[in-house]
Amino acid sequence: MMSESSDVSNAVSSVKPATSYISTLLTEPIKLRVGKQGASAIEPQSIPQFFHESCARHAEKPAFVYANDPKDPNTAWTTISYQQYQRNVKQTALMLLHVGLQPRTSVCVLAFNCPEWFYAEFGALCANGVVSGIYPSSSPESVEHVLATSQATVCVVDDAAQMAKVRQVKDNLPLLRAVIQLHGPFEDFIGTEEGYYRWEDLFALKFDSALSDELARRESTVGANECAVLIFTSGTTGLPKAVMLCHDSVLMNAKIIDTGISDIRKEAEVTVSYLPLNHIAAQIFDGYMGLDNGSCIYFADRDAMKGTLVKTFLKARPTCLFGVPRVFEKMQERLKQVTANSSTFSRSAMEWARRVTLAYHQNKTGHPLKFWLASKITNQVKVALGLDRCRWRITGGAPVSTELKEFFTSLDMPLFEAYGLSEVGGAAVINRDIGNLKSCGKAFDGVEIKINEPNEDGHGEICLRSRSTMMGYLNEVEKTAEVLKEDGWFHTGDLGYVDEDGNLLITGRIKELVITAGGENIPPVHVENLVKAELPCVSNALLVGDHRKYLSILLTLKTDMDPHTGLPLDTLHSDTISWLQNLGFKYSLLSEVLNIPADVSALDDANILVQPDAKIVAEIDAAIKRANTRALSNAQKVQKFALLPHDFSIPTGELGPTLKSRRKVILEKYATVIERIYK
Ligand SMILES: Nc1ncnc2c1ncn2[C@@H]1O[C@H](COP(=O)(O)OP(=O)(O)OP(=O)(O)O)[C@@H](O)[C@H]1O
Repeated sequence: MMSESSDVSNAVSSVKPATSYISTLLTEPIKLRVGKQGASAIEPQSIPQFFHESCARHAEKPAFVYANDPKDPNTAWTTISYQQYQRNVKQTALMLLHVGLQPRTSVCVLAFNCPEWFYAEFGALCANGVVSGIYPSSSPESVEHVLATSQATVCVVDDAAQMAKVRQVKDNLPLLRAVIQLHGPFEDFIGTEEGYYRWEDLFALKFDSALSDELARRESTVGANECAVLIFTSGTTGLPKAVMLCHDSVLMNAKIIDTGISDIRKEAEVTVSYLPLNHIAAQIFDGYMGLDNGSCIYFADRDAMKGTLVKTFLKARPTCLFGVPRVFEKMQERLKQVTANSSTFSRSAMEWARRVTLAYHQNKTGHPLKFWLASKITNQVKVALGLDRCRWRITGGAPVSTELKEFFTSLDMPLFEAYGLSEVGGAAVINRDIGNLKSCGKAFDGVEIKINEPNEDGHGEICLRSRSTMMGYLNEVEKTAEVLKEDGWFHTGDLGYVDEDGNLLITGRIKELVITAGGENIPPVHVENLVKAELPCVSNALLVGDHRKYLSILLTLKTDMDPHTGLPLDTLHSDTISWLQNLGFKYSLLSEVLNIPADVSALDDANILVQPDAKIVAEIDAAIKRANTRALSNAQKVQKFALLPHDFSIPTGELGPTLKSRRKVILEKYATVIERIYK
């Protein structure tokens, strides 16, 4: 619990005088909620101070390992020490000043994870700038929205494709002085036309002492209570808003997690950076916890989220890992597929090992010898995934099913579930009790939980308060006031309750609740998971029923994915093929199953009429009926379903960049399909 807060303005040199705990301006510092004991009593620091201290502490240790050609992991790999990291950040800070970075404006980074992402981030922060990531999958319009909102004076882009997006909108952005491209090939205008640069050209420049003095002067003016990082929400529930996190809140979050996961080993952890770095979880886990602990970060290649991640795991053999649930779900799908294709003996051995391991972890009563024998089998899975050294795995950022946690526990790779949001600076709650798969655990030291207006069962809106809560939404006074007050309680929009042991359980999201015509509030994820559990051929399920008399569900069948474009393919996934084989069908293409033209994902013909065989329809109906027997109430029973013409994906718009379903987008896109259901 947090002790009484106090205003520490002026108490420490890097904390600037402030009058409020809330701000929506890049130029306005806030009061810090410094407590008197525990984590919230840690002395405030600016990120540059923390960065230099961390690099000095771990100077000789490896900070980064990366493939020399980011597009080809088969090229040679380079290792960078913390000392070199610090030197590279200084050079980048000078580069940013040279090309025109203005104080209290942003450097936006539109790139896949790479060392330069961090050089740009910490360089910008040392030069008294603000940093903001842009999802590489963004359209030119979204790129413009982020550059304009964040008041960017510099933008760092990955390659020619990202450069083209910025060039298309640059004339609308009078503040934007420089666009720097990291990787070739380069168009002719780069390096010749004003404001366009190659990273390597700038990085090779020698700057004079006057610029170094300017950098030192800028750095001395950085306030720990001023905005450092802007996180744009992914827009699952509306237009992206820019969450403002001050230096102190970012560092606090990394430190409370470090303390909460007590067995992090200093200078001995290895991890893989692959989740988009403009997401708060990747920022905290790769960037800030990495620095705090002197960890070694391997960079995954740009196709990581499309299936190449395991290759990087096999190279890095990470000792710790953070993944959104979808990442673990993909691993689970692959493992189930390998097991299904193995001999009867191997399958039985694996099933036995998983049963023994799960019982051992859950009841803590299993037989140690049996567990040891089982570990010989589960270890083969870990080795195949490159996770044999991995001591802890955290998942969060989206709802996690109990089944997923149980699956990984049974393979002796328990997942710690974390809960948090961009607005609270990262994670607020974690569950380290692997015997309890239902909750997402207890608040980190320094974080308070309150359930607002609880009903008779104690269920209500989850509110959080801590020193790492955001300053506000940039330039959005009203939207900030809707969720955050001077008393510090942030209204998350999530629903849940705290059980008698102090564990938080999340039951849904207010904005995502399906409210039927009868007025029942249905948390969709729970219902969707029940249906998915009955249908191994289903990749995604989305509940429909707002203002309707009954619930229905949209389903996509599992198909393969194009590893280069991320588009769903027409070829069926082996789970779907086996499921269909059990029904007597020998299909290998989705278009055959649905009786539609091939390649609808490319045509993106969302409303095409699908006509699967009556036997398939009957089988899905039966599965939904089975799922309904486990529904929490009659109102939560699904009556009808529709198969969609292709799986959800990032490029076709149904998934956000962290693979979370964009409900509003999906409901709009498939409006005709939904109307057909309720006709
Ligand atoms: N362990 C968890 N269980 C259930 N839901 C979770 C968990 N962790 C995070 N979430 C969900 O993710 C949300 C926060 O996600 P994040 O801050 O990444 O927002 P976003 O997806 O970028 O933006 P948007 O608000 O547009 O969805 C939470 O409000 C909650 O609904």
